[in-house]
Amino acid sequence: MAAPGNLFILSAPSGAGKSSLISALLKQPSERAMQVSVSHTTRDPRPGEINGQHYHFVTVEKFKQQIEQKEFYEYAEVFGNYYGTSETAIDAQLAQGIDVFLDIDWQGAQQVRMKKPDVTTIFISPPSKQELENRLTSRGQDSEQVIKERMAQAKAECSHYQEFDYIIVNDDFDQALADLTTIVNNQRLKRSQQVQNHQLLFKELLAND
Ligand SMILES: Nc1ncnc2c1ncn2[C@@H]1O[C@H](COP(=O)(O)OP(=O)(O)OP(=O)(O)O)[C@@H](O)[C@H]1O
Ligand SMILES: Nc1nc2c(ncn2[C@@H]2O[C@H](COP(=O)(O)O)[C@@H](O)[C@H]2O)c(=O)[nH]1
Repeated sequence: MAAPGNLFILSAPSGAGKSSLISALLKQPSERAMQVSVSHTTRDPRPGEINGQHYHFVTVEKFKQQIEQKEFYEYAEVFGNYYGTSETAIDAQLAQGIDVFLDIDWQGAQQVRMKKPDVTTIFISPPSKQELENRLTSRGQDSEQVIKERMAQAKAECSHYQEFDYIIVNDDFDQALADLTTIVNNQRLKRSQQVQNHQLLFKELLAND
């Protein structure tokens, strides 16, 4: 039986480039299937965002019901809205051997670490505060007020960088993508994974002739 999928978390201040990096990674050829988790959120969709693809957009009432029914692997309040990861969706993907990527904040990362200590956690850092602000502005999807709030929150997110297994500074995008690919491949090459993926090989190598 093949090994279950690996779980990866990418956290960063808003605008550092998590979604861009995950989206580029998923377009690369890979020997294992990879999927990004689609979170539930109570925030309004941005122009061009599609329900079920970028997020599952739900009301606060529905989200609170889902919390009560323990549907979330983790959830948090970020920038005044709720965001959460569905437990059943993640479990099903991992059981199928799919590598799953969570684009979540530091609060969610802490909750997942408690439940799944073998999760690989990656902090994506912007190259500077100024560049972070430039990216939020040039993305063109948030008002000046929202960008101000996100810049104010960036320090809180960055203050948790030491809790992560890896740090990628997303300055040159291609280099950051190469770094992310290296981390994913490292995880796949761990002994525990390789032994499960190559059971027949090791049986043959150790068999008496
Ligand atoms: N290395 C880079 N150099 C220049 N621009 C970048 C780089 N990486 C990402 N960007 C741009 O920065 C903007 C923010 O990126 P992205 O939306 O991926 O950030 P995010 O961390 O996922 O944000 P959020 O947490 O708000 O979802 C986008 O316009 C993206 O194209
Ligand atoms: N704890 C969680 N955080 C999440 C989840 N989905 C997204 N996020 C984080 O929220 C902010 C803002 O996202 P945006 O799409 O409104 O720009 C960002 O830091 C995401 O990482 C989640 O399911 N749980």
